[in-house]
Amino acid sequence: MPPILQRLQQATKMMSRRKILLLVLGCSTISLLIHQGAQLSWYPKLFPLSCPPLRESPPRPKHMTVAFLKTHKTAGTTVQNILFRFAERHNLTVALPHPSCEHQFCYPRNFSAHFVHPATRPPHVLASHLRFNRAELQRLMPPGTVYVTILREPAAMFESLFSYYNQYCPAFRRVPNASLEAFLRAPEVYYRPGEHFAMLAHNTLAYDLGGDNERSPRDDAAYLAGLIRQVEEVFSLVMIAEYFDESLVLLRRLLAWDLDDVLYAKLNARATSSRLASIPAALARAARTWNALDAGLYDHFNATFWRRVARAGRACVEREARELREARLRLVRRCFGDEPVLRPAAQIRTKQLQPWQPSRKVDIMGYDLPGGGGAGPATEACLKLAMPEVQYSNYLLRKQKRRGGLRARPDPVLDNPPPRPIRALPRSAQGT
Ligand SMILES: Nc1ncnc2c1ncn2[C@@H]1O[C@H](COP(=O)(O)OS(=O)(=O)O)[C@@H](OP(=O)(O)O)[C@H]1O
Repeated sequence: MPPILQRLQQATKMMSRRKILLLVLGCSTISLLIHQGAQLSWYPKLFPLSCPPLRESPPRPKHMTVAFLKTHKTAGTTVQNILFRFAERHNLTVALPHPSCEHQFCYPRNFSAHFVHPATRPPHVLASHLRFNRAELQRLMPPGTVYVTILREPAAMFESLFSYYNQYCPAFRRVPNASLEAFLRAPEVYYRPGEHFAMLAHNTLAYDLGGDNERSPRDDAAYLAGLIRQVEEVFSLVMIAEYFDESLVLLRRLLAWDLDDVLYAKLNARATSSRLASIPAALARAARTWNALDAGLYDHFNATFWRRVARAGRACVEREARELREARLRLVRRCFGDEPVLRPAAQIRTKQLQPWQPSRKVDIMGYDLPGGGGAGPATEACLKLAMPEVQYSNYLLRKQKRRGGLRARPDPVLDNPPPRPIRALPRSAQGT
């Protein structure tokens, strides 16, 4: 063979050996990356695959002052219950409404520090319904208080509002056959701005956050942008009801709480027979159009929520959310039996666990203690886990009044008392 050809053959052999070597090297690198992803992530800052350490050294103490803006029909009662139980375990004071405000801080009026029962001041925790008023809350809560709130997808939220407040909200009561579809086909036929409880039928999230629920982002985009800015200035975390467990992971990391501190039982859920199995796409679109301000708020804060999850490490948040789900299931089973079932109020023997029912047309579900429960710290903890808002608020107020030595004194009279709030309506006034 001519020397030139021999050299060519050798070169080809070398090439293929090099190729094989390169191929082997490439494969091992990829396999190493897959197996050691956490250590070898290409974007460790943006997408860390392992949880960044929560326990700083020295460990950050648990944050003890929290104001939770409890928006309507957004899983707020479940969050409130987590906060109430945390407050009790850590001997903290919970701000509670004056009795003439019932269980809400005189909603729908703008919040005022005067609505807070004196036996519950100065508070560490606040978690009852109110219409946000920044100046008054800052007057009440200690400096350094962390503000959090929760939003829910507007179509699902509106379906829940429409069903729950059907007998209270005049705009809903006017609709023939209590038809959500009929309302959303022509809301202006039934809705009167400014009338009693109108805010529960139009952009309720915007109203609860202190905004003007009659503005439309279509006519006035700057208004929505301004409202978003105000919310971002005050609230350290806006949770999202659809991602409840992920929200709680972010909450507990923000507050340096343990995972055990955010275990919960789902509260205030409607029975499946009282809800639409699914919301048809056209109805969901109509609900979002009618509540365009809420839709704008939700879309914005849903996007910022996921950016925050990415910053914390998506895999880490998902792993903690999984741990939370497992731990909460164990707790719920320990408390309410191996097959814990949500029951309608009529089937709950423990009176303290019977949830308030808005009307005979809607069933709000709750838990019961097996065998009606006995005495003891475990039963007490289980009782609190499933205790509805009304009973828990009453219980905490009694306890805090006792602690302040106020048992004998009558409640002070509130100047300019508010109209009767929703949950104070007598049974007979509720529709059939
Ligand atoms: N953990 C969790 N995750 C997701 N969704 C949850 C959760 N807990 C409560 N819920 C649902 O929230 C609705 C009740 O909301 P609220 O407690 O805020 O209502 S209220 O305004 O205090 O009456 C109510 O929604 P509807 O059942 O659609 O009415 C509950 O089912």
